[in-house]
Amino acid sequence: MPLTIGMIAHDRKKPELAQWASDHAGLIMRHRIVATATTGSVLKQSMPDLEIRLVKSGPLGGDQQIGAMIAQGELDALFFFPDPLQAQPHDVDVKALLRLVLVYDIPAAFSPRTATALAQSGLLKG
Ligand SMILES: O=C(CO)COP(=O)(O)O
Repeated sequence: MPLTIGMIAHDRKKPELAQWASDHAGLIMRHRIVATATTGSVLKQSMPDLEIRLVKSGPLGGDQQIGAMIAQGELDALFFFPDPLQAQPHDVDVKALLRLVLVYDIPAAFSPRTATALAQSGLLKG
């Protein structure tokens, strides 16, 4: 069964998420991907065949849109690579998204190694 998976990265982490996604293309391609706008366009560059539903860019409300999907039971997992060394103008939105991840106990990974661990958990094998 395809899952709905969120993919988001802050600017300096986008290359890491794109690399991780390409390395795990076989798993990722089985699922429905929803991404914030800029992250999604970067993913598309390395994986042109990947179908991605784009929401707004994070600073323009994309994190809140993904959060709303969580609240509505529409997101099965989240891969979010935030930048711990750079302040974000929409920090409150990022916090709100992370809070909903915890409220709804959404399987989530925030770095390449935790993403690999989550992928190896069997969750994405469908
Ligand atoms: O800012 C983001 C997450 O907080 C991501 O937004 P973009 O993918 O549009 O850069």
